[in-house]
Amino acid sequence: MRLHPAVVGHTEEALREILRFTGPADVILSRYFREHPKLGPRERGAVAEGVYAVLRNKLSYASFAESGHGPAMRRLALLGLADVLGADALAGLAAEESDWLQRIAQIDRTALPVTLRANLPQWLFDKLVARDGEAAALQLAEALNRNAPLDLRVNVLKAKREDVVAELAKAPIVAEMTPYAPFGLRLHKKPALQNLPLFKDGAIEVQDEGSQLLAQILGAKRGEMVADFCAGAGGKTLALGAMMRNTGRLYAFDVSEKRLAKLKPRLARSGLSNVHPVVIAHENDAKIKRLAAKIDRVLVDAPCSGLGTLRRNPDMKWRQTPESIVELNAKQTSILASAARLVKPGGRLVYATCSLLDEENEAIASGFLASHADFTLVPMKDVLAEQKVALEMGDYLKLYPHIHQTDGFFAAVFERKK
Ligand SMILES: C[S@@+](CC[C@H](N)C(=O)[O-])C[C@H]1O[C@@H](n2cnc3c(N)ncnc32)[C@H](O)[C@@H]1O
Repeated sequence: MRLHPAVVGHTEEALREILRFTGPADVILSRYFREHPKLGPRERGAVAEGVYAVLRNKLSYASFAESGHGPAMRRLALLGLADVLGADALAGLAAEESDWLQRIAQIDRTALPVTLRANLPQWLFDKLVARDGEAAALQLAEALNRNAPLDLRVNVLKAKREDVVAELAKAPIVAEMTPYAPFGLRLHKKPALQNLPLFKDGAIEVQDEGSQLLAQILGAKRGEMVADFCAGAGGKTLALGAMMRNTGRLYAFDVSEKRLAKLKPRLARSGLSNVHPVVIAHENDAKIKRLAAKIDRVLVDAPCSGLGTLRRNPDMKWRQTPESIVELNAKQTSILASAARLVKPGGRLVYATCSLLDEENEAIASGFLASHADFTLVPMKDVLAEQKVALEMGDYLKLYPHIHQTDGFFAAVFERKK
């Protein structure tokens, strides 16, 4: 069925705002939809898909849009919509626009210059090529430009993974077990989950398999004192609380009251009562100092460039710059140093990011070790063996979409000497 002709115009208008990169694309798009309440769900879905296609493929589309007719932003909108929905679904096009789209469809995209195929900003692609070589960098870039599957985590307090698979099948939703995370499920389609009893009762949460693994490697146990230092809306907090079987004490710190507030309804669904959300002013807040050397396990899911999550947030690649990475590095070093003070002798500290860059990952981890003689690195292969996770790693956890089908993640585990 063809889409309403207004979809192209709305995609063009939304892009005009989003491509100014004054804020996150999802926030600007939600605002756009609030300002245009007459757009139906199908049209909204189409506009969103068109916008995200443009964000993913901005460089190659800009080169295609050098030909064509009408405003440049309309050409980008047409390219995005035609790619994800098919040119036949678009209504209200001028004859020359349809002809142009047909000509574009005949381009062999595998023959484009690598930078256009990668669709990454030059500084970022150059960094990845320098580290991984051109072929591997391109594979990574292409995987980052695809849609992510929908992963769920089963809340072990409420259900078993096999039972959830059977329950979802009745919906009918096909789910398979994730290969590495012990409580994960992967869906190939993206059904609405909010109204399923499984979701409302807290038996499932949406969480990428890689994110589940970051919580897993902290190894939190029953009865322990645990801190999630950068808890945000609590994706990992919820996984940690369930690993602790709702015992012990789990602090969820964050500087953002707004993000922590989003944890509340998720906590209510989850059935967890061992979580204590605490808003802090900064990483050296007095509330942190009071807990010095008292915590068994501390997770630092640090603020980062988010470049590992481009499958979901493709605008991040255009919003980050080499300068923003340097600023993040200072923050990451400072947060990790402060969080380390919480750790008991013999306790563990995990530094994690959803970044792909060495500067935010290995460099922060090795800088920490160099300045903290009382901590040692626990090789990731040992941690994964302890947790019975079937992944081959060296010293660090490094997950990639083209290899592990997860978002890009990094983690290092440290132990405080006794
Ligand atoms: C990667 S996000 C956390 C995502 C979250 N752990 C999850 O799994 O959903 C990083 C978080 O760090 C928080 N943050 C930024 N600066 C901080 C600081 N100085 N101390 C603690 N948290 C901070 C941000 O507000 C953000 O929520």
